[in-house]
Amino acid sequence: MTLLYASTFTKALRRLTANEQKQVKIAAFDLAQDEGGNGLQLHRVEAAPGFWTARVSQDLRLVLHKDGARTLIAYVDHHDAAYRWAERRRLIPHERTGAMQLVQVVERTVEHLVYTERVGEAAPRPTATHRPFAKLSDDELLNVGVPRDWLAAVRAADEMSVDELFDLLPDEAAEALLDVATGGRIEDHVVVPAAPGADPFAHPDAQRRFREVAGVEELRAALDAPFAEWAVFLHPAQRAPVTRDWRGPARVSGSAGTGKTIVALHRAVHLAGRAGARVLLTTFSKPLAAALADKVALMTEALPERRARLTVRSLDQAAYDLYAEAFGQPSLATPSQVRAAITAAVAAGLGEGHDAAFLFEEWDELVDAWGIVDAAGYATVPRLGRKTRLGPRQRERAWAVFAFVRDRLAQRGLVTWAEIYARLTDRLGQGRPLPFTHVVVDEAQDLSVAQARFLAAIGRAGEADALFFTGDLGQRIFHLPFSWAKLGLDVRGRAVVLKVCYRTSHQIRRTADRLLGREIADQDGIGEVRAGTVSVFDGPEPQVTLVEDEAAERDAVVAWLRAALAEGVAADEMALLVRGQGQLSRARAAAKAAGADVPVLTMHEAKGLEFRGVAVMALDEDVLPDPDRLAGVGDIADLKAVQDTERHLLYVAATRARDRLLLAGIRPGSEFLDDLVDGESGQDRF
Ligand SMILES: Nc1ncnc2c1ncn2[C@@H]1O[C@H](COP(=O)(O)OP(=O)(O)OP(=O)(O)O)[C@@H](O)[C@H]1O
Repeated sequence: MTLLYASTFTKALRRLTANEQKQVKIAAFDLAQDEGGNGLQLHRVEAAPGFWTARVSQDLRLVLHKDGARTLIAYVDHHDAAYRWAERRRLIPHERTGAMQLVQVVERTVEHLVYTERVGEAAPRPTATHRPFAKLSDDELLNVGVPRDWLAAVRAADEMSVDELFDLLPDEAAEALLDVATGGRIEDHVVVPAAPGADPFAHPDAQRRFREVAGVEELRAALDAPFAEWAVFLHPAQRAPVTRDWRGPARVSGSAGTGKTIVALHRAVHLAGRAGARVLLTTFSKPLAAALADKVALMTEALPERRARLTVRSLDQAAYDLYAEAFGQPSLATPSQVRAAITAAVAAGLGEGHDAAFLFEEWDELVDAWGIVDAAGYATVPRLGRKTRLGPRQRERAWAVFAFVRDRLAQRGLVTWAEIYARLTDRLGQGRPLPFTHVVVDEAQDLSVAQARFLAAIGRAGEADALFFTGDLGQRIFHLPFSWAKLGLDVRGRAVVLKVCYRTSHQIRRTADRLLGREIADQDGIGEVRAGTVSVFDGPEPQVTLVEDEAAERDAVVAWLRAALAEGVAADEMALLVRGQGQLSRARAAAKAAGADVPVLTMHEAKGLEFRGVAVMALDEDVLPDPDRLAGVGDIADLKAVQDTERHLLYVAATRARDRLLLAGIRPGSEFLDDLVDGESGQDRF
């Protein structure tokens, strides 16, 4: 007998009180030990073949589906609601795709259902009804997993009811239809059918909603974290790159909230299942690494062997530790020490014809990043990513400055981050082994050149699938773009794009997407098509508020915070985000005036995080893009790239919000807001 549980069960579980959840878990453990459920009081649900209820307490019932070989824990609720739920369900393999589905019985048309649920709302229904699926054939609908019973109802559905389909249809069908409703093509969503005779529960679409219980420990771990659906139910597009045997470095990308971090976590845990593996799961900052470590702990609670094979660290921390072990503790040079050295060199008359801003960038992006140690190296290095061409004389003059900087740092015993990576890279080149067989990198769009070179060396030295990256080019906020392939990180043919957004409501995602193009290509020409991304839930439209002064902005944010608090959103489930340190006081003042302990963060700090509600403040004309950053661009040809990273920052900030987003600033406001509001300003639109 096999025991499984469904995502409908874990979702239902988290709606119960803590005490009720405890009782349900005890019943579920009993089932795991006695899969027939013989010890529980079982009652057949007459109207639904195969469905049974099992008594948890006087009032609570588990809904099970039993077919002799398998018991599925499908749902849990109070007595009457549990029966009602079961009476409206069928568990059947889809006739076309072969994936097992829990299909809801069609009782009313979608249109009617939506109407009854929305009748109390102020928004009037449009008079002319547009039915986005009316022309789709049976075959087209069946191919994407729409159950036959639902064909007519789907074709009758109007535009306003599209989001309701998510609650009514299997996910694969709902996602396809949502994309079609927003201009996508149904043929892009055809589900690969199962082989004849295959187990319907083994289909990738079935695995996103049903999970076989491998043991009581695994069940305990899953039920202790019923909020962590991501730990169990992966989308087929997420699962495929996790389990695949890659023949080289692979990269998974996708818009914000499409579960890239989740994929990185699962990939790392998957690799740690191999005997002898030593896996480094890494990202760019310590706080994000700590968040990854928490999630790894949750996923490996019942897998101590895998846990032991997995290390989670920020990339800098991992490199620092490796360096310290190989060469002793480094003394790190700060960027301001480097700037001071460059200024001193210029003051001493070196670097004629170049200004300090240009020289700092050249040092940072090229000389230091590539580990160039002498004039000959600088004369011949390909200036990848640098737009301005330099003649031999100009290079000579610039090198005089860099030689000065190198001497000064060396005299003081200081090393830069890039030097740390460069020495580790050389060491790998000399055949010294690394303590890791695999490295999984999240937020990979923000790798520096030196980091990418180091990782490329790991790729060359290790197994074919030693490297796995997740990231989003649209969220690159720290570095200017450069070619990965030229550094030896070639992900061509192994790049995957995720298209289902789990974090952000349809309305917020659609608004934020206006900041970016339909497709973003990296320096190697690998395109990431962002169009066709769908969100799995609906929410209020984001609000843009431009006002006269800071006081008015504060009032607007206070009102927004109070409204959210009144609706039961906790203070720590929201965040106030600003462009930089200089605007933090504005956000703090708003939090204080609202009397709410709301986290206040810069946009950079918010990277990788998520909140139910986000207010992005101080979106003023002279704040975003940051005028100091633009003024500091040494190479005028880099201006567009720097402007892009500022644009990405707003995209990152806006997409931290789950369902409430306020964008506030002082009139006339950041130029990027125009793109969000009217959706027309030179950028490709969705
Ligand atoms: N298969 C899944 N089932 C349920 N929830 C999921 C799934 N995949 C991701 N999520 C949830 O979606 C949210 C976003 O996921 P994640 O942080 O991995 O996205 P991301 O693509 O890395 O986002 P960003 O680019 O903004 O960092 C998280 O709350 C995560 O738990």
